[in-house]
Amino acid sequence: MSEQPPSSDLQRLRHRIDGLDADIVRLLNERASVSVNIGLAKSKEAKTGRAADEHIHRPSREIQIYDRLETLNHGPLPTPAIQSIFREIMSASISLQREITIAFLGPRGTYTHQVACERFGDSVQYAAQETIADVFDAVESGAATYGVVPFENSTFGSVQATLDRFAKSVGGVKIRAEHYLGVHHALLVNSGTGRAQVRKVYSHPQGFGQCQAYLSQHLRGVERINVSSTAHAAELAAREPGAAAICSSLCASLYGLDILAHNIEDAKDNTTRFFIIGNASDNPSGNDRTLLFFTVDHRQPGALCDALSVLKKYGINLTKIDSRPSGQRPWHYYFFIELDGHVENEGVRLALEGLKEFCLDIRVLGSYPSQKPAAEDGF
Ligand SMILES: O=C(O)C(=O)C[C@]1(C(=O)O)C=C[C@@H](O)C=C1
Repeated sequence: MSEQPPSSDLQRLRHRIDGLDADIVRLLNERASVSVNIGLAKSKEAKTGRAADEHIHRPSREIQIYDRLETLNHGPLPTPAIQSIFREIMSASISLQREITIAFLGPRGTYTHQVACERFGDSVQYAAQETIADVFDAVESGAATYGVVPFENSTFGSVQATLDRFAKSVGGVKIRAEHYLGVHHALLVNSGTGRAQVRKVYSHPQGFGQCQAYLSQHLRGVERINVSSTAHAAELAAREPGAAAICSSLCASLYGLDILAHNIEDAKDNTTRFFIIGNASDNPSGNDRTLLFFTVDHRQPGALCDALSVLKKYGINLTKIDSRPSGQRPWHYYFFIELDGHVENEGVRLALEGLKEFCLDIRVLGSYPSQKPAAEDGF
């Protein structure tokens, strides 16, 4: 590099960029040192060694930071660009505080994997799991610090494996954050395979459920095989001539497949909501939701209605209700409800106390900052 003073405009501008880069690196390291001290302060505050792990990722604090960036930013960089740069800054910041591992429904290329990367960036460890239950197991056993699981889809509804595993979770897995992802499916095949040659299609039940119109129009009568994830579907299809997979288009390069059709989902605004799980929920952010499940005495007429009326009494808004067979005996159900507020909010706490009176069993699965997409206020 020449040490001579810059002569042309281009050289002068590059010289200026070099100076700014030096400032950015210095400031990034200054920020990283503060973050290391935050990590030390958290460990000091934590009662047990385990609790220190649980509080490294702070969704409520991250929301404050992202919101503040939006206010601070006056361009020309668009706010989403600034926010994704900060995603990586916070990822590196987290990994300086402690090495953390994120378990996700694998293999690589699932929508859950995309959410894990969007959420935690490049500086943390990832551990692909074969099933949703394995993600829970990894978090419960401490093999992973946090886990990412799909919860519900805007077209096909709740992910049953996630609800069922939540109900079985005795180890106290708690939801820390929610994350919405727009989901666009592709039909992937081995090179040279046309639609007429497709003999079987692999996907996750949610993948099939979200692409029913395409399947009945273009692949009527073709065998459908449910597998544990959409990326596993791609893995399997890649081994078999005449097989196809419904999965993310990202799987084409990951598993050496061709894309036969893009955007085959029934609804163009098809969206899946995911949960980040850990061993504890975060503190209230001021705009939170809580998920819980309970059972009532079905022999009692109006038992569910009585239970829900407690929430009305305390002015608690319900945002979702679902039920699953409890597995304890036939026709006995777990009711899952999601409501506005955090378990540490006084109103929610009192409402849950009241609700207990009408339930045989009740378990809070966690409170988390609401990230409902702004454009979808009507749902
Ligand atoms: O504020 C904290 O608790 C931090 O750990 C710092 C920090 C950051 O880099 O700003 C890092 C990770 C958290 O998820 C949120 C914020």
